[in-house]
Amino acid sequence: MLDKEISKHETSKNSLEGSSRRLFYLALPPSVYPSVCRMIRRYCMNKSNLGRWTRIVVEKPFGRDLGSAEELSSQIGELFDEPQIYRIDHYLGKESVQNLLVLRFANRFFLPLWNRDNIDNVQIVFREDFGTEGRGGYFDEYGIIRDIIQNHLLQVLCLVAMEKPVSLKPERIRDEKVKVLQSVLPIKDEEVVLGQYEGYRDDPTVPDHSNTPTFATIILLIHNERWEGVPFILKAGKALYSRKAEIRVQFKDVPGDIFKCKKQGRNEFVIRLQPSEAMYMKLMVKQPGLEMSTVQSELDLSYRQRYQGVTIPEAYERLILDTIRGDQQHFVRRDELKAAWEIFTPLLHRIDNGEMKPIPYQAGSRGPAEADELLEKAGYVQTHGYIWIPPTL
Ligand SMILES: NC(=O)C1=CN([C@@H]2O[C@H](COP(=O)(O)OP(=O)(O)OC[C@H]3O[C@@H](n4cnc5c(N)ncnc54)[C@H](OP(=O)(O)O)[C@@H]3O)[C@@H](O)[C@H]2O)C=CC1
Ligand SMILES: O=C1O[C@H](COP(=O)(O)O)[C@@H](O)[C@H](O)[C@H]1O
Repeated sequence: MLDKEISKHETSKNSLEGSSRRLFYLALPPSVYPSVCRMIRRYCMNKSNLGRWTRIVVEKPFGRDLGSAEELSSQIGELFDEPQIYRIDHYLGKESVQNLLVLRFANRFFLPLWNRDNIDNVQIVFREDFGTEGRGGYFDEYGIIRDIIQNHLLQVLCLVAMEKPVSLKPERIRDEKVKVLQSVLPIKDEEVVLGQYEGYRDDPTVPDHSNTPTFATIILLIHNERWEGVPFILKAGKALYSRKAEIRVQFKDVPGDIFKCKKQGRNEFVIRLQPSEAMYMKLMVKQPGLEMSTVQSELDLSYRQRYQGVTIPEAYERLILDTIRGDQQHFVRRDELKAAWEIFTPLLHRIDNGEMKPIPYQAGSRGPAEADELLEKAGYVQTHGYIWIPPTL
């Protein structure tokens, strides 16, 4: 039936039979992926030998843990070859995320600094100023780690931490991402803070005794030559005091502090993914004036100001175009997905079994105070007294 309709549409467009391209976007619950894929395979494939194609796009969640994700991958893998499968993660379509490769590998500035000798810690942060709002039932089955951290933030981590790929070919980039994921050490319970906002369980679709975290701070350590000992702090939460997603790279103190300016704060390189794309370097300068004193200032690239009149495409807009072009660079490969689940599955099972409990936090707050304490323990030094004066457009 569907095949007939598609064929009808194709012929109405004057295409030669079998000469069109078929893209199926599965915006469906993952439980039906295998049966839907089987039906596509059986009845709706492009029968052409004219070099045209059939592709499928699958949305997260790709499983709930390592076992279920692997089962899903095998079921779909029996029906479609890897080059036909596009596992979408919309963070990989964001402008500032796509810019990471260029920033890191097309600039001499960063090359010598991007390592454990200079960087003290890295934060990758996502927060929303609204709760689950009508999606409580869905969200409660997954929680913030499966919803945001295991996919979106981990993908960003890969791009921040990976080695330079030998080329820009999708497979070469994805090879490097997999290496990072495979180098992540097992997560320690004491390096995790979970939270649940007060009022979350008032949603009638959320069970009264839900143990699902709506907030998490998790420290990951990458066991390789570049990153050993550098905490990658992944923070995500719902119903917090503002909406933002950013990467904050904090550098070590300058050795031999002749200006005695250490207390004013460390150098930081911040890439704000949203809202309003920007990147800025917090750095020390001489306080303008007669005294030889220091003040923290910034080198600032605010996209809205720098690229006036330029429309930044939506993440999905780019990614769907990539599926049509057949470019898998910004999609998750099967082994990448497996390695991502390997990192989080033991922790997720401990939470699912009730062995780890979320700490309640007030909606509209910063989340549990324990998360900021963990950050400090990990070595993050908060800047006090830095004032940013927004440029005028
Ligand atoms: N181009 C632009 O648009 C620029 C904008 N700015 C703006 O200037 C302001 C200051 O910038 P910046 O110093 O980089 O960022 P912030 O002062 O917002 O945050 C700096 C760090 O301190 C943490 N933090 C904030 N409050 C607390 C707290 N009470 N306890 C513990 N940790 C805390 C933040 O954590 P968390 O991430 O969890 O909040 C973050 O890691 C921001 O609003 C920023 O957006 C600055 C430069 C350029
Ligand atoms: O995948 C998801 O992302 C959104 C946030 O996306 P953003 O592009 O606005 O940052 C989040 O609200 C949702 O819970 C999650 O499933």
